[in-house]
Amino acid sequence: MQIDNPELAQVGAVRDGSGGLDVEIRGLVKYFGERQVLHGLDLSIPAGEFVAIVGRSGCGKSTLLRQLAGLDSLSGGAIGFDGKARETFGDQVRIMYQEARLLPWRTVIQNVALGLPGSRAQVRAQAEEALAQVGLADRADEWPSRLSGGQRQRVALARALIHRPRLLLLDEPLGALDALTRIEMQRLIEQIWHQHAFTALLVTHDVAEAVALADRILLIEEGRITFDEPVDLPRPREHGEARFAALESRVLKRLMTVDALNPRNQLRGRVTEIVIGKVLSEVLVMTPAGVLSAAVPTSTLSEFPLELGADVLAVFKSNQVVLATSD
Ligand SMILES: Nc1ncnc2c1ncn2[C@@H]1O[C@H](COP(=O)(O)OP(=O)(O)OP(=O)(O)O)[C@@H](O)[C@H]1O
Repeated sequence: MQIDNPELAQVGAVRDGSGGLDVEIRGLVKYFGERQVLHGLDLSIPAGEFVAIVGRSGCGKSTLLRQLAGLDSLSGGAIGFDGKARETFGDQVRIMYQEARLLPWRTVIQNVALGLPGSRAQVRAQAEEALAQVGLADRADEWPSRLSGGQRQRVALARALIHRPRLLLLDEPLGALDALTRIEMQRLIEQIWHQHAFTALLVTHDVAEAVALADRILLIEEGRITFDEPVDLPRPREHGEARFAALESRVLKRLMTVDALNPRNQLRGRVTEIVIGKVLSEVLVMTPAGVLSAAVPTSTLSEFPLELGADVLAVFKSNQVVLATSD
């Protein structure tokens, strides 16, 4: 790994991956009822590596993370950490989601300290330290509802860090943030990963985010890894840089190939209305199944303008579908 930033290089000099868990996955199979989601997935991640996983909606990314976190049973195959059974590592594996999942009736610091053993003073000191690491030391006694989306995610990160995870699983943690906050959070995650030297596994739909953060990018298609590419670029990485853009475009092309197209969780339609908001805009799409309302970051709309009447493909998260009767 090459580190150009002197601040990161300094920390990098003392990190040797010993803080991270070595992950070994062999022949992982997962069925939900009759439906097979993971098809004998094999993956080795050396301790301390930062791996990004991309793939079409519904290809099994979150399922893989849940298996690693021990939140779901395996239907077949094995997962080992440092050559031992996954179960022995408990709190050393933490997961962070797109939503911060904070308890609204507890203050920021109480959320961070949740479940931490020790005396009140010890726990408070540890939680304060974790909050300082994510730049929120001065918000400790506030309610989560007073924080912005980005700040809530910082709290969620502090809550994970306080347990000194050796494997941090990141399930699209920045997916709901605006573009600038997202880049700030990417830098924070990268910096903290350097300091703590944990192994990181990031699921993202944003290929640029994968290129910015990962040592290695994996593509999952239909429950298997079909693309595994090292990211050999100095850190911190600049989005506009030629090699960055070339890799981003290669991964995107791979992702867009017909083979990779997943017929599920997609609806073709036509844009009928665009309501521009400050951070999020609403795009209404007429599809054969009815009108679909999509919340799109306004920054994305300025980068990739959409016009009324444009033909689009609406792709949605497989585990966030809400069905309601038409009346
Ligand atoms: N608890 C569950 N019960 C039944 N099916 C499930 C369950 N969880 C996930 N699935 C199905 O497994 C498949 C993979 O889901 P998963 O959430 O892993 O996809 P993903 O790649 O993370 O998608 P997305 O990018 O939309 O989050 C989907 O078809 C989904 O509907």
